[in-house]
Amino acid sequence: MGSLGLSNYATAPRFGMSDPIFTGEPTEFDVIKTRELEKFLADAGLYESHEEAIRREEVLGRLDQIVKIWMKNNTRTKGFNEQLVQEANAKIFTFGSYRLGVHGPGADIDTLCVGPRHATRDEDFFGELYRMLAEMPEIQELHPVPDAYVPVLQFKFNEVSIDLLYANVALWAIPEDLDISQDSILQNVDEQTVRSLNGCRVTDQILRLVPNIQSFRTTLRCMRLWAKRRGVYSNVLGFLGGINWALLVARICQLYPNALPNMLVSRFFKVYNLWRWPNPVMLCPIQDGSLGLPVWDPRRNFRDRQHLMPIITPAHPCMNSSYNVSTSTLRVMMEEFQRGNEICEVPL
Ligand SMILES: Nc1ncnc2c1ncn2[C@@H]1O[C@H](COP(=O)(O)OP(=O)(O)OP(=O)(O)O)[C@@H](O)[C@H]1O
Ligand SMILES: [Mg+2]
Repeated sequence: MGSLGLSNYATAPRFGMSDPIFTGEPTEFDVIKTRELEKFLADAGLYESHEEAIRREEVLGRLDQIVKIWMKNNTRTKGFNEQLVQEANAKIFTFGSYRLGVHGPGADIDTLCVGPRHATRDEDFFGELYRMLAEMPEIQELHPVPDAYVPVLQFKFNEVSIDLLYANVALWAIPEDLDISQDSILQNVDEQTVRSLNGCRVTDQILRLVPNIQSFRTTLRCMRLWAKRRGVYSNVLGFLGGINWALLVARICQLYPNALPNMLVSRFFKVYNLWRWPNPVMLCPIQDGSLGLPVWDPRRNFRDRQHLMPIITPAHPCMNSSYNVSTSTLRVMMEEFQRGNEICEVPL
């Protein structure tokens, strides 16, 4: 008996903080309903054209070339030896809705440039790289925001909107296959770099922690459309933004690992209609880490105890992504979950 139990445990992967609620396989009905849902999302204009997708890839490729040229010139100008000039490199990563694969036509691309220790944010990124970009005819509407909580360069590249962050990591050279999901990348860097790396690290973790990426994407597209139509998609207004909806959907995917999007949408409403906030939604346990970075911890931090609807990011240092939620916006969202649940419970 014991060994049987153990082997079952070993073969059934567990996603997240608890056992799944339901592991049943989808029925023929689910397959048909999910196909209908996908058609509905496509008819709502949620998917970009093939041409637009290619244009985005070209823009990202060009941006990667530009930061590489910038870093070579930067390293040479600073008088580093020829070996360092040869190895000089910077690299573009993507995150946000584009990286998650749920962006719509015309959406912006959240990008991160990772550069070596000698290329500073203020002088090199907001100085030299900014000037390089400003001289390029294909770059329009270039706005540096160096004093933001997460400093960013915003611009349009051949009509594609880009948010470009900078991570100044403690390495002399950036290898092309750099893995920024290792916590060691956070060692000896400034706060802005920790924050700038966070978006990519969180996005990568979400994709790792969901049992089926395709089902996650379709369900998230549906919930984003629903939230926008119901007026509850906005971080600044105290509702939830892209990252929060992604985390909520990812948790439902973990609880129903084999379900198709038609079922995941109705379970989304069922689970969150019953959820007892401020119990946190988490995709994995919060690790303290060895770097001394503050993590979300309501037992220790008074401020964290005030959060009404904690939705915790899954990469170290774990934080609450929905600190903007207020009593009134929470009430509106709970009413919306209830409404969604009632609609989904109507027999078809
Ligand atoms: N409150 C937050 N807490 C933690 N990370 C955040 C927060 N806001 C934004 N981010 C990070 O920045 C990324 C981009 O944010 P953004 O608001 O552009 O969302 P998005 O998922 O790209 O959706 P959208 O399509 O609306 O742009 C998020 O995916 C997340 O990684
Ligand atoms: Mg975005």
